[in-house]
Amino acid sequence: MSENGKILVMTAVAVERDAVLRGLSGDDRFEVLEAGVGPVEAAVSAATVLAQAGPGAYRLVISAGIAGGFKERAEVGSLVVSDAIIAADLGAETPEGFHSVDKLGFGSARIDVDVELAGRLAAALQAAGLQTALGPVLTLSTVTGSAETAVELAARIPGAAAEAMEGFGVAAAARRAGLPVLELRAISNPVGPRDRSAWRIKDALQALEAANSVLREVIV
Ligand SMILES: O=C(O)c1cccc(C(=O)CC[C@H]2O[C@@H](n3cnc4c(=O)[nH]cnc43)[C@H](O)[C@@H]2O)c1
Repeated sequence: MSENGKILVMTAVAVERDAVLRGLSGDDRFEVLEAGVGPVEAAVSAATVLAQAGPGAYRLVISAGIAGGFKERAEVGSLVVSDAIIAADLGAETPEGFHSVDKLGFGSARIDVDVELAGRLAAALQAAGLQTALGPVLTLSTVTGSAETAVELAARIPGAAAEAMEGFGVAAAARRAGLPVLELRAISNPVGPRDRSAWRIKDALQALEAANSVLREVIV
């Protein structure tokens, strides 16, 4: 990764942006913006910022925020660093089950991340005492709301650690700009039956803040 240019961090909502900013403690190598909820808002926001800034303004793009964690992969309050970003509902339902765009022959639902940085960040978070998984982070337009869907996703995407709604959009914009990407998520709820009252948003935002204070040490 080049040492020139800033690191663009995109969150969905303002409270996530503020948690990231607290963790970064005014580090001016980072720019943190609120992109909106869902892959479309995230992609449009990130692509607009990158296009308006022009080549060389940024060197890395990060999608950050809270997320659902898959059973036995990421507990509430823990962190997930992506080793791949997967658009898990981009495809078609068929009598044989879900077919991704890869299988349909229309591109790929997977965007690779900067694996060296992802590994280094996950190791640094663990070394700082923060429970962290390294694995695929899924992007869905619809939050999973049943145990059946959670099981189907986990079976279809081996190692799936978390699901959120923006990563693939941010990653697609970064890829278009020729920039590496990473996704960093703090787990607010288990992926599965919907129980909004059980979401631990405050705990997840605290974990997100702590993770970003480690992130700034990891980025050289
Ligand atoms: O209500 C609040 O106080 C609040 C504070 C921060 C964020 C929110 C959101 O609802 C943001 C939506 C955001 O959360 C991600 N997310 C969280 N859990 C899941 C999940 O299980 N499946 C998919 N996405 C999830 C998602 O990226 C949304 O952007 C509310």
